[in-house]
Amino acid sequence: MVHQPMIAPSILSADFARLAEEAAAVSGADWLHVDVMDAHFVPNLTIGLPVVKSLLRATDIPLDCHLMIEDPDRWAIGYAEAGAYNVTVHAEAAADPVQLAKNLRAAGAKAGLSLKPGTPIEPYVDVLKHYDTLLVMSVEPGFGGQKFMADVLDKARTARRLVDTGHLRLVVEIDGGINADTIEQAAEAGVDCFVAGSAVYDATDPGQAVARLRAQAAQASPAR
Ligand SMILES: O=C(CO)[C@H](O)[C@H](O)COP(=O)(O)O
Ligand SMILES: [Fe+2]
Repeated sequence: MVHQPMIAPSILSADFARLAEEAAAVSGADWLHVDVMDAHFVPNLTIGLPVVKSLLRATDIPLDCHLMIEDPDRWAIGYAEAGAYNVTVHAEAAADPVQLAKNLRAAGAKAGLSLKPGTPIEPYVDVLKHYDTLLVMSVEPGFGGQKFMADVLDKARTARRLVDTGHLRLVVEIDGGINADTIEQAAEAGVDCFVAGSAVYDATDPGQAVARLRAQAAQASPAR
């Protein structure tokens, strides 16, 4: 069976003063990735719930909110209640990730768990049974435009195996440094969904960049 990869452009690399237009420029994308940073969990500050609420009114693309924040047990629920499609929290920041996933799902969102490059997957396998998405970070979270860390692909392969053998049921997503030079190795490792910020929004035609990345990933994805 031909696998249809998903592409999630990250608006971290978009023009924040023109977010509605920047979303429209990638109307063929599967998800729109929104990086929420609090200057505590990561050394950078971006946007929060008010901007996400505005974006929800401005686009029909499902929002994939990546919360790089402290105390997600308290703050993540607001994004789910607002209507974000997928709300991802960091395993390193969540106090009770199982309860948090239950709360996100009860509020109508998909629940995502993200692992920083140095965080192994093995201690989280049971926790991940409660999640719909695993976000494998392929850069240290905090900034766009960083170099892809190929070492994390072993983690993606492990996740793929756990899904293919029926131990987990989730979307394997990768975030950081994904571009025309790196997407194929991530696809070969079994990734389902590819976040791309600078590779999409630094392109002359962001919509075409999405289509090209998807075609490259489809070529390289193992049949499943
Ligand atoms: O979560 C992130 C950084 O913490 C971003 O989603 C990610 O870095 C996307 O940007 P790029 O594709 O340019 O690496
Ligand atoms: Fe992200």
